[in-house]
Amino acid sequence: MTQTYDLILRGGTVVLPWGMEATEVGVRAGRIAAIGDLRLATAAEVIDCTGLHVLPGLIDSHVHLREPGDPAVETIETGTRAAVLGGITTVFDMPNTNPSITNREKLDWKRDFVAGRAWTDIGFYVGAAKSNIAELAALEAEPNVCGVKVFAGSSTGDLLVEDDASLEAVMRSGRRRISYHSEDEYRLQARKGAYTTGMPHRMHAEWRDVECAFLGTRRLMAIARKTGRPAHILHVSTAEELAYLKDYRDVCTVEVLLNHLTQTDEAYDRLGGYAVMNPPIRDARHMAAAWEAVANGTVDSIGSDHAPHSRASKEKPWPECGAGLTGVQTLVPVMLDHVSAGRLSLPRLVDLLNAGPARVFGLVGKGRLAAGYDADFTLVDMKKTRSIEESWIASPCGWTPFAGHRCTGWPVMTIIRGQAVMREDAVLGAPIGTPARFAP
Ligand SMILES: O=C1C[C@@H](C(=O)O)NC(=O)N1
Repeated sequence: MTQTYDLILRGGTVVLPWGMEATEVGVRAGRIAAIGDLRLATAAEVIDCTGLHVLPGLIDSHVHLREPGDPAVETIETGTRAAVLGGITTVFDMPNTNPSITNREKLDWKRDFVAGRAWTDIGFYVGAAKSNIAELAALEAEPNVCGVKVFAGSSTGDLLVEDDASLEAVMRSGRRRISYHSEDEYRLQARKGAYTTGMPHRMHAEWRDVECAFLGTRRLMAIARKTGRPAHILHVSTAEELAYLKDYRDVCTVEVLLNHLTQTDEAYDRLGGYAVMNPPIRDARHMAAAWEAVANGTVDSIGSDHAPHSRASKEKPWPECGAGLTGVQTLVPVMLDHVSAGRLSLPRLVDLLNAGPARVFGLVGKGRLAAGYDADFTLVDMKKTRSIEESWIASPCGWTPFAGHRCTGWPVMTIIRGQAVMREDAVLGAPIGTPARFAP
């Protein structure tokens, strides 16, 4: 009997969990139905993937879509539009909005709000505050909540939980999905007075220094050992933390960022405020350690920490300029360029941008190119060379720290649950993104 599918991806090299294979993928009702030789099958639509690699839909597990907040900078619609243009099929949205997402009412608002506005599927972070610790366990268990975000060091927004007792209470409230911004707030505040307006932007990395990050992470690991609860340490940025965390793999998972893998402190001279983020871009020794950690398995996921700020804010003198860089649209092209340069393999990249975040956060129905999983795909052309231009950036803030960055390897098509939502720079159809689901 002839098998029929809604969609067949034909002629590409498919990145499967066990490696790359020239094979075909059949999709039915939004899910992967078959992988193999489908020449005898029929389909409503066949996409010719000749010359392309077929990747499972890539996940950016660290984005700030800023809604509610400042639509002139970013919205759920524009940020997820940027994501699909950059080959991303699912994003996890951070809670440090204005106001922050810290209770059920605000979470429910956001979950309802994304319908008809999100181009990607979307997981929701809930923010920890000293006032909502008792509610966190219930919020973390919500099926569309990817996790709880804890700012143990202050950054953009009003969320902060910095003392040991509160951090321990937060950690005890969660089962698996608590993520930490790890910088030591006491050291941050103690050193603040030494810096004055108008100092060079590179002072950002001196203020928020290696010890600041290391002390934050050491504090969290001590609490994780004491409580036996796991901690996802976001944007680990120093060689010292990465070496230390190797001995804590039983209680931690680790994220590194695109920027820390790609930019060093020379960026402050070139980009000024457009290089300022928390934790900061550091010198080449730390970048080398981040790559070593990608290679030796210490790293579980890579995120962009897409954090738009207005040009007016970025052009203020340091330290008043906003801290945070756009990245959801450039994550895949820049990482593909790293693949082309031989810094990691395509299957390892897929592990870090698909299987890894799915494993860390307990994402349901995604995280594997296998039968039964959602038919989310990122089609990439590894031969395509193209420069990132600001005119391509969909976020209303309109800038990228990678302007002019030349990439070999580019996402040419984004497919979500069997529907093409981006092809060659064109966003297609309507925003079909739905709340992602997470294991309790
Ligand atoms: O922790 C953060 C927050 C983010 C933002 O702007 O929201 N920007 C950053 O650079 N780091």
